[in-house]
Amino acid sequence: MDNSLIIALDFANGSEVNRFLQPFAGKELFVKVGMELFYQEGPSIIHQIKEKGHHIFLDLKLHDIPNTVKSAMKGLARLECDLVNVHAAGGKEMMAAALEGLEAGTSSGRKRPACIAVTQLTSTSEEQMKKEQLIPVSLEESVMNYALLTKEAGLDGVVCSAWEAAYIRENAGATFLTVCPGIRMTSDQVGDQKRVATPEFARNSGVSSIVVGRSITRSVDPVKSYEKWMDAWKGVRQ
Ligand SMILES: O=C(O)c1cc(=O)[nH]c(=O)n1[C@@H]1O[C@H](COP(=O)(O)O)[C@@H](O)[C@H]1O
Repeated sequence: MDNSLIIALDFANGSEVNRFLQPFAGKELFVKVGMELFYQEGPSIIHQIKEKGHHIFLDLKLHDIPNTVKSAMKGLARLECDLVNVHAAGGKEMMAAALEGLEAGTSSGRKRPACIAVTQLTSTSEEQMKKEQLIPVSLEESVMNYALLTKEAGLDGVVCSAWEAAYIRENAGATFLTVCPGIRMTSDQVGDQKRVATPEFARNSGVSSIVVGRSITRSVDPVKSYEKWMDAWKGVRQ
């Protein structure tokens, strides 16, 4: 899972996904299924994508009382995705419960899906965090606080912006995953994202994996665009 470029399949339905994936036939991709797609298509979309041989990050950002999250994760584990997530704001007890659920739902002999926690969404600015969430510390400190809670709960890593990844790596260790959305080429539209960074910056910051959505999925030639993104992301790693 390390060093992956994860494509966010933010599509309205399975037909749009099939249309997008068709030209990638024969390639092994790492894709993300989020709430837009999963709420429409349900578990069958996961089976369909797995049949095509792709790895899946099931991004449902669970955030509820520990018992509910535990039971939900038990069910989600049966879908045999590679990666799932929760909101760190749900607390340490909830995160530990998520892990328990995943372990309980993973069939014997199989590896449980990796589980990461969203710290501060990449669409949140420091100003907004202070004003709306009433968190008086810097955004970086808030993200670090969530990252350490996530680690203490036993999870595998966090979702954060590339700007916080190096600090997290330093404090939580190199094996703790930093999965970073909000990645843009300098020529791309930023849209609703606030904490954006280029793939080169992400790579140089030691980010584990990047998540790229609209820059690839809404481009005129998604395969060409994906290859351009892979070059930018892998560049100096090879
Ligand atoms: O958990 C996520 O994947 C996520 C967390 C976060 O803080 N920010 C964020 O953008 N995401 C997801 O990452 C993807 C980013 O898509 P683009 O902005 O189109 O590249 C979307 O599917 C978001 O749901």
